[in-house]
Amino acid sequence: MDSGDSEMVSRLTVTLAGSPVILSASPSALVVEQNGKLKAKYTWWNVLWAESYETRVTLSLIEYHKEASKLVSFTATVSEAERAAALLFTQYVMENAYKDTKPRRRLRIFVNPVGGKGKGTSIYLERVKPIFEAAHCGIDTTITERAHHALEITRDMPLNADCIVVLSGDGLLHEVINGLAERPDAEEALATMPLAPIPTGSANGTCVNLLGKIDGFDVAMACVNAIKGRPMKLDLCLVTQKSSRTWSFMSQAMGLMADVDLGTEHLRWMGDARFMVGFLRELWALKRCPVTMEIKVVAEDKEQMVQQWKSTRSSGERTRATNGVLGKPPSTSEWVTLDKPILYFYAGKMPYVARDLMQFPLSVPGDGTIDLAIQEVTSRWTLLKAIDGADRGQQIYIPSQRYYKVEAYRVTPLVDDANVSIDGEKYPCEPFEVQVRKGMANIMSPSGSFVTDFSGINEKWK
Ligand SMILES: Nc1ncnc2c1ncn2[C@@H]1O[C@H](COP(=O)(O)OP(=O)(O)OP(=O)(O)O)[C@@H](O)[C@H]1O
Repeated sequence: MDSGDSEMVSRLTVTLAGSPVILSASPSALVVEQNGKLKAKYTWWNVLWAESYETRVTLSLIEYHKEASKLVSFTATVSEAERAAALLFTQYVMENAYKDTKPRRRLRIFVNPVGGKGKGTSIYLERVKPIFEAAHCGIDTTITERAHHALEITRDMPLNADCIVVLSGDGLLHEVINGLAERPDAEEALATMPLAPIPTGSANGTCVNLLGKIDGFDVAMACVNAIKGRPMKLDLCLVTQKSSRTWSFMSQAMGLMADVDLGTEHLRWMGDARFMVGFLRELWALKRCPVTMEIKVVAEDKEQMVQQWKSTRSSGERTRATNGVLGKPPSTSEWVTLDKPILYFYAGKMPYVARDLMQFPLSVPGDGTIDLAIQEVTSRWTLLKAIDGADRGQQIYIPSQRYYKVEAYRVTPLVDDANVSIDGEKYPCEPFEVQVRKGMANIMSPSGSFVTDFSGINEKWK
């Protein structure tokens, strides 16, 4: 035994590939040293498993890389005399690795084989499943066979998992949420089955919001979120059309931005580069968005909203739903009709809609309002100039872009063939009304908040 008492061993010498290696538990990480040199350091978040059996010690860890983190598992040995110490050491490692959560989550997994570049199945088999197995999670997996397959299953399945893992872009998440919301026990299903997305789609907007711009496409880090993340409240938007009700967790759009998304589905093979191609094409066309809109406004002064956002962030108001922006509970406002010609409207519940577009920088989880950006008719040059900084939410400062917090809005299309995008999925071009329902769903999150680098400073649109 290198140190510690009978209850806790925080340092252990093992033999790995014939050489002695020292494993030690620091307050923030598991440290690996060899020949007096630091070999590796794994934050506790990235430690998946530690166990000892007789003289063998097995560790499974996620090695963080900016490009793509990866699973590392190894088995080392200890001497007979160190067996008891090895057991205590691995127990101590597990206590640190799972401080706020229970290990061995039961995961109900859905894989979209056609999302994004169409690599969902191989990513699942080669990268995701080994990580869940290394963390000793229970897994029950469906590779979807068609659109709406996941919706049909989630509508009826038993609620016996700790988390629903979705390998796809945002489209399959939309299906799963709608499946849960259609159940007779929808409230319980949405409250007790948090979602955990793994990025194998094109935009992967939800993952970018949960893990940030750098790690948002990192499959291994998204797996760790499924294994250890904590549920964070999400508002849902109820979208009512004459023929149907749909639940939207992320966004609704018409006009230029809907055309960028829905008009580039045949370019899925490009990954998220497809959105830039679509944007340049729509910029060239610069069509007006044929709608009339009515909104119920909660806040509309950009500067005040930015200040409110800053104070919400700094007060650490995180996993709990907040009381509405500017301290006002919603449901007091009147309907206001918007009459200026517009290029698009984009409404949403999360800051990023893609890695290079933080459309709703002022969005905070569970605030009970919808962020609504309305781009009035403007020049191609203005929109082109807005590309630089759009990944940091800077486009909200374009003077002709209105930004509202609303509790509800109504849209009446003036044509019958325009794109209506709900969570990136195509819906009928019919009038619709959107209302927000606070904190109805849950999503796993490492931090309890959206991860963004919005500065709250207007860098160029004075
Ligand atoms: N097996 C399947 N065959 C055909 N379509 C499917 C299947 N499974 C799911 N779908 C549909 O695939 C569509 C696209 O899914 P997804 O959102 O995962 O990918 P994406 O659009 O490339 O990514 P993103 O939404 O991040 O841009 C969804 O409409 C979903 O309903």
